Amino acid sequence: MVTVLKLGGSVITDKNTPETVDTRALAAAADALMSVSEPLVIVHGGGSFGHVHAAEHGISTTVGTTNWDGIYAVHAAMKRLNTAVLDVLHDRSIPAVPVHPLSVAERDRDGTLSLPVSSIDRLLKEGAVPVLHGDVIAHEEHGATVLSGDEVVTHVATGLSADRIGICSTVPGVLDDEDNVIEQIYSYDDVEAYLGGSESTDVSGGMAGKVKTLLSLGAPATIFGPEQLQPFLDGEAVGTYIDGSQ
Ligand SMILES: Nc1ncnc2c1ncn2[C@@H]1O[C@H](COP(=O)(O)OP(=O)(O)OP(=O)(O)O)[C@@H](O)[C@H]1O
Ligand SMILES: C=C(C)CCOP(=O)(O)O
Repeated sequence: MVTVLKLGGSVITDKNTPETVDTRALAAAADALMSVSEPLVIVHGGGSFGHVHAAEHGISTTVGTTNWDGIYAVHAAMKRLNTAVLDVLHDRSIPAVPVHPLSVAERDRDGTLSLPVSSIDRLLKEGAVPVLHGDVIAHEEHGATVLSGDEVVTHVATGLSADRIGICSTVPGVLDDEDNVIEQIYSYDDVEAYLGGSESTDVSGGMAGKVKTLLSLGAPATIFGPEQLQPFLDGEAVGTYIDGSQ
């Protein structure tokens, strides 16, 4: 019973202040994770770390660069956030280990992602909690482009045949035009009118990018807010259920 969980950058950082961890929100999420005894992969987003540097250097999920100083600036920021997450997990004796996508993932000329999961699978079997993150990765003939945490979730979840996939963002789910949580999404067209980017600097498309990525997953996933993290981990149905495989 493998769970892949994304902690949104909008949850664990103050997305309006560059390179600022939301220590209270991160601690609350880590407290909830202490209850997990089954195999767990954590992925975190960029928040005020990766997105700010990626925007500064003009890098997005589709627009690449060969400015390796800029690429390193984005990756280094993501590693600083990753270390902050790992420290908080280790404070709670959660056996977290970092896995950096830049070291293993790539996109081909058409943008197709390859992200091998055998080392993640082995870490899980040995009892560790791999902690991946959105990153910059090599992209054939484009230098490097941004890999969103949502793409990491879909690829790792597919590769590991994960049983549960959760995306904890700052909102309680995907909202309609009256701010009600949409309970189920099966097609992008049905909800496109409600979807926007992020309110803060974000190079991976905010909620619109998230829904599009999750619909391509081929398995159900759930988007929910920080208050629903514990209920999600307890197996309850929360937030917005997204399934593009229907
Ligand atoms: N219909 C919608 N429902 C909910 N949120 C929406 C909607 N349209 C746009 N948004 C925005 O999308 C944001 C969530 O996307 P965002 O990419 O910021 O989340 P995240 O994955 O938690 O953060 P990060 O990308 O840094 O990891 C919300 O905070 C909100 O501002
Ligand atoms: C901006 C970078 C490097 C990571 C983006 O990941 P996301 O916050 O999950 O979209």
